[in-house]
Amino acid sequence: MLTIPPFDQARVLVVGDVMLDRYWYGDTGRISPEAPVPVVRIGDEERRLGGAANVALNLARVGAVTRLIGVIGDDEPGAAVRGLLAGAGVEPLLLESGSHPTVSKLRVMSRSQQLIRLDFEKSFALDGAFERDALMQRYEQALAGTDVVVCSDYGKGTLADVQALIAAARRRGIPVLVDPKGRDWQRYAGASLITPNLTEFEAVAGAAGDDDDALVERAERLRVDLAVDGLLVTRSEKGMSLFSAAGHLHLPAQAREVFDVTGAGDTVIALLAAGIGAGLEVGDAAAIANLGAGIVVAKLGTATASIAELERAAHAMQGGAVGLVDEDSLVALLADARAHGQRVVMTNGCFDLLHPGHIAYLEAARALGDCLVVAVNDDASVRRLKGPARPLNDLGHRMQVLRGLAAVDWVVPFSEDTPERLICRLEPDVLVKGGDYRPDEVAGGECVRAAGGEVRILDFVEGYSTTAIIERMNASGPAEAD
Ligand SMILES: Nc1ncnc2c1ncn2[C@@H]1O[C@H](COP(=O)(O)OP(=O)(O)OP(=O)(O)O)[C@@H](O)[C@H]1O
Ligand SMILES: O=P(O)(O)OC[C@@H](O)[C@H]1O[C@@H](O)[C@@H](O)[C@@H](O)[C@@H]1O
Repeated sequence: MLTIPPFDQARVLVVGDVMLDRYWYGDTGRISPEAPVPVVRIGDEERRLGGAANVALNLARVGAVTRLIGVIGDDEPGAAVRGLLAGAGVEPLLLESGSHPTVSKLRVMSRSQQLIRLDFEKSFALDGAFERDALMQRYEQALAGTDVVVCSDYGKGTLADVQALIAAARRRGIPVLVDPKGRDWQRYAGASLITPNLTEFEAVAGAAGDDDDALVERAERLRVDLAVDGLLVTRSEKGMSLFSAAGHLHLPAQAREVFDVTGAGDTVIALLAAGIGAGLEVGDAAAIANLGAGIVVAKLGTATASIAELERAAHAMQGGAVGLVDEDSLVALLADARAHGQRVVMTNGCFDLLHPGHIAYLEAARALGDCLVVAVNDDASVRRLKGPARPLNDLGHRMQVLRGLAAVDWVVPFSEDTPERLICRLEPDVLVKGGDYRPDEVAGGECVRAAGGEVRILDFVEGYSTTAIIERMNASGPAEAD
């Protein structure tokens, strides 16, 4: 049974290539008259932490005590990195270089696609003995309060002395996880665990193709050559494989939908470190990292997985139904969603026989925010509202069907005639009802407005009704048995 531990026990030091990811978003309505290229009219701009800073962000998101050593320039992107780290709760132990700029990547996005990426960087060698010594000094001081070190190598120059960093931590008995770059992996010899993706692994160990035996054999040889305890090879849609002295373990991919795999490797090493720092066996930490990767690949750009998302994913992996929650769990899940800037939408109903009108309505509701809670009348409450012949489908059945819809995030039952008490407890940002209500008539609406939220009435799509379906079924007589 995989449970998500309290990661706040883990004190993780990330050292590596810090970056700023910038995104410019805009519509593309035409091709340039000057050259066959799309013209993007930029509307929004966004900045996110990238590279080693994204690893740190992923750690902080699950509550690990996180510090980050890296190099930024004395420039505006560097200041943006500092600001984002402060907001994320990462302690920055950054060196500021006068001689090279903060590594930054600008992605021009249109209709959720990257059109081009512009890199602002100079590969650098840490400037002479002074910067190298300063980094080492800062690192050695930080090791005192560290359970796990992560070396996030993007080959930009911060980890020029990675061998010395690994040795210093291992001398103190601190495990070191490395996300490697390039082909010279002797630099990482003596690390505890290396986490290449398959392409990086094959470039060093030789191609294994689809032959899993060849993969195992090459991984084992490399593990011994480098004197590392483990190798975790991430294999995109094939999940990941862990090789250690105890044997090998294959974890299939957990993604429900894949949108953008950028930064999934950062999430993997972050959750692996958080798990090991919290005292998990490496296999369990890898299983949680695999769940986290499945969560972030469904999001745009670099992203993080929260504890609540990991718990849901673990629950689903173990055969539990995703999205079906009790009230207390939902309160915690919504607090987490809000803490991360999500706008919570809620609606309610019986949803006895689902039809296209329901689907259009739920999709329109979901589009008003970032996540949708559907509160469902329990069976006794439906009988009181609609008579003893209803519901046709019991509560469990109705909730299962709803939770399978892409628009629906959480389904929760209620037993009263109206969901007022539940709505007042959950205080959604947007309360949605369908049909011919006035906003001031909607049960629970007052609580929502008093808490700063809004009540929205959506039109029903004409031509669909559960009652009409039941009448048609009755008119057509008893069904033949299959
Ligand atoms: N197409 C996919 N389908 C399902 N899961 C995926 C997919 N791509 C990635 N993942 C998940 O993300 C993990 C890491 O992905 P990948 O092997 O591509 O790492 P990576 O190349 O280091 O990522 P990046 O460099 O973009 O940070 C995989 O082990 C898997 O769990
Ligand atoms: O190594 P190169 O391509 O120069 O830079 C790294 C990028 O490809 C991206 O990598 C991802 O994993 C993330 O770390 C993301 O933040 C970063 O921008």
